[in-house]
Amino acid sequence: MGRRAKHKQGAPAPYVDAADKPSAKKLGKRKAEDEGTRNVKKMKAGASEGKSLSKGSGKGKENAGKAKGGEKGSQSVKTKRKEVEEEEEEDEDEDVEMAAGGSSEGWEDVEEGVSLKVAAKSLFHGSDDDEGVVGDLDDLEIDEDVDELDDDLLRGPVQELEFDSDEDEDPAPAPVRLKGKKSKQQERPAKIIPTLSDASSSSSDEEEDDEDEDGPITMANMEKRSRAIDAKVVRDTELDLEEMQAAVKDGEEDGDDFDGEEDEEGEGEEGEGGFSLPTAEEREEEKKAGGPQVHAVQRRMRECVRVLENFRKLGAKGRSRSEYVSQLVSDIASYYGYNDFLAEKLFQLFPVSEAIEFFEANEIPRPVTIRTNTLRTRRRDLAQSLINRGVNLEPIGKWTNVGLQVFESSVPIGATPEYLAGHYMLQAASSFLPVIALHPQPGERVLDMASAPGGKTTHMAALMENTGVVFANDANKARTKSLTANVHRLGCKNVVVCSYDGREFPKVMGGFDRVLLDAPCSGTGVISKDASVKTNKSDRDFTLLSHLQKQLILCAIDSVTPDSKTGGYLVYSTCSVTVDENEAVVDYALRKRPNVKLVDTGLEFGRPGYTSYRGKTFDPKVALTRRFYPHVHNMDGFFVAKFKVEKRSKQLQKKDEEAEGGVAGEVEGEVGGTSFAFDSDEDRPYLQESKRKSMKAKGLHVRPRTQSKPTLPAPSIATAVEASA
Ligand SMILES: C[S@@+](CC[C@H](N)C(=O)[O-])C[C@H]1O[C@@H](n2cnc3c(N)ncnc32)[C@H](O)[C@@H]1O
Repeated sequence: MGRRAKHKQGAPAPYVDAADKPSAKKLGKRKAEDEGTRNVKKMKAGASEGKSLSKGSGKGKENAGKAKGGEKGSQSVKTKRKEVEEEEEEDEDEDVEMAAGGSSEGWEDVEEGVSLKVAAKSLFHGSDDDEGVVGDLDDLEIDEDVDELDDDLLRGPVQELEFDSDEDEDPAPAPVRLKGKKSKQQERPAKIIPTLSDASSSSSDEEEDDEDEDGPITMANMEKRSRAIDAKVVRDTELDLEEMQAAVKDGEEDGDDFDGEEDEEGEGEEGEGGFSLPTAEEREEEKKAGGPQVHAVQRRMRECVRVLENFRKLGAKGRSRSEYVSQLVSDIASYYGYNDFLAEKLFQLFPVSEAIEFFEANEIPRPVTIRTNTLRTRRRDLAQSLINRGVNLEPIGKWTNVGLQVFESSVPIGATPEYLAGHYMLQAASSFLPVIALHPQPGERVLDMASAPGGKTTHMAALMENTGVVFANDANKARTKSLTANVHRLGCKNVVVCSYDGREFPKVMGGFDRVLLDAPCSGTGVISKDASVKTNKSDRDFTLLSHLQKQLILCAIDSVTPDSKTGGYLVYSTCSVTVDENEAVVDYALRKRPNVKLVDTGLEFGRPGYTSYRGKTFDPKVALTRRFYPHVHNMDGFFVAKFKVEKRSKQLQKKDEEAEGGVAGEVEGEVGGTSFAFDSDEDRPYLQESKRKSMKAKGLHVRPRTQSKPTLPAPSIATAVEASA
C-alpha cells in the first residue's frame, strides 16, 4: 500500500487512448506505431497523461500547463493520497496485493523461520569485525523472493484480481469472464525487451503481422507476431538510447554534469518561465503547512529536471545545482512515497531524467510471465493448452525458449490444470537470467546456495534434464517448504533440498561444477511488487546486506571446484539495483580471490555493470556484468555476474592464507585446502560509520571520527554514460 500507482497514477490507459497521447518528446521523433509495440515508456506517457513525470513530460510545456491547471486542489500530497486511496480501495486492493508479489502469504513463513536469524547472528559474531556490526539480520528486511510469483499466484488468478468485484458468477479458482473492466495486464501490452538479433531476423514479417493485428493469436501466427513486436520495441529502445545519449551530450556541451560536485551557480533569471526554486525558508513553511500540493510537486519536479538537464543556461543566478538536486530528490521522495535516503540512493544511479523514468516504472507492475517446465511439456504444447483455455499469451522473446508472457486470461493462471500438473512456473522474466547465464549441464553437480522458493532451482533441474544433482539450499527452513513443494510439482528428480547458512559452504559440502548465488538483497529492483522497500531500507541495511553478500560470495566461490571438466562457474545475482550489493560485491570477490575471473554472462541484453561509481573504481572487467532495469527492459531490476573459478597457484594460496591470518583457520573448508574466510577489514569503516549513525539516532554520545567518513563522491558524466551504454 502507499504506492503512487494506487494513489496518484490512474490505471494505464487502454491501447487506443495511449496511442492518441504519446509523450510530447516522443511525438516529435516517432510516428504513431502499432500499439502492441509500445514499450513501457510510451505506454506510461499515454497512461498517466497529466500525471506522469516521464522524460517527455518533463520537458513538455504542454504537460506542465496541464499540471498547472490542476493546481487548484488545496490538499497536501499525503491528504490527497489518502482521499484517492479511499475512493479506489475497493477496486484496487486486490490488484495491489498481486502487484506486491501477493507476497503476504509467501512471506508469513519467513517470520516464523528463526534458523536464519540465529545462524546469521552467530556467524556475524564469529566474524572478524562483529564489534563493528551494530545489527544483525534480525533487523534486516532482506528481499527473499519477490521476484518469484509462484506462491502468490497459486492462490489467486492474475486477471481475476483485476476484474469488477461484482462479477461473482465465477468465483475463484473457476474461470472469470473477460467482459467488464479490463485487467491492467490487458491494458499494458508492453513487451519485455528482446534482443537485437530478434529485430534483424524479423523485419520481413512485420508488414504481414500488421495485417492480422486484430485477429486472434494462434499457434501459427504467435511467433511471427511476437518477433514483429520485438523488432519494434528494439527500435523504440534504440531511439530512447539515442535520446538519452543526446541529452547527456547536450549536458556535456553545456558544461552540465551529473556528479553534483561542481556546485556552480546558474546563469538564468530567477522566476524565468514562471518557476522559481523555493528557498530554505519557503520549504520550511511549506512543510509546516502540511507539505506541498500534489500538482505543485509534479510541476516542480518537471521544472527541476528541465533545469538540471541544462543547468548552466537554465539554473537561476545565485542558486546552485545541488539546491535543485536536493529539491528534486525531496519531491521524488514525497511524490513516490520513498524515504529520503532511498530516494537519493536510487536517484544517484541515473542521469536526472532517466532517474524519473526509473521511479515511474516502479509504479507499474511488470508483465506476468511463466516458464515452461520442459521436464513435463514443450512450450508450444503448453501455449496451445493455455490458449484453448482462453489465455492470451506470447513467447517472451528470442532470448528465452521457455518463457511466455501472459497478456490476459479468462482462467486463474495460478490454478489451471497445467499449472497444478507442473507444466509451468509463474516466474518473473528477470529470474530466468541467472540460470541462463549459469548454463548448467546434464550430469553436473550444482549448488543453488539461496534457493527458496525454487524458481531457479527447478529451471536448472530442467536444463540438466533431471540428471546430475542440484543441491537446493536455503538458510530459512520454513521457506524450504515451498521450495520442496515446487520441486515435487515440477517433477524434479535430481534435487536435494537442504537448509544451511550459505556461509557454511563449502565446509558442509563442496566440489560443485557450478554454483548459483541468488543472494538475499534489498529488493530495490522489485519495488513494483513490494512497495514496502520504499520506506523500510536504511543506510545501515545496505551496509549489513553488502557485508553478508560479500561473505556469501567468497563461500560460493570456494564451493566451486576448479577441476570441473564441464564447468567451474559461479553466477552471482540479485534483484537489487544498488552498486553496494552488486558491483562492489563482485569487485570485492575479484580482489579476495585472485583465482576467479569475470566472464561474459552470455546474456544478449542488459547494461554493463559500473566500472566506476561515485569516485570508487572497480576492476574494468566488471563491465562484463549485466544490469537490468524496469524502465529499460520492462522487467524487474536485476543484476547478473558470471565468474570462472580457476586453480589457485600454491604461492597465491599461501599468500592468501597468510593475509587472512587466523580468520581463515576458523572456518577452513574441505575443498582443496582453500581458505574461504571473509576478510572484512575493508568494510570496517562502513560498519563503524553505521554504528555511529545508529548511536546518534538513539541519542547516545558519539566519539569524534578517527578517520574520514567513508562516503563516496557523486558519479561523473563518464560514469553516467558508461552505465547507460
Ligand atoms: C532472492 S531469494 C532466493 C530466490 C530463489 N533463488 C528463487 O529463485 O526462487 C534469497 C534467499 O536467500 C535466503 N537466505 C538469506 N540469507 C541466507 C544465507 N545466509 N544463506 C543461505 N540463504 C540465505 C532467503 O531465505 C531467501 O530465500
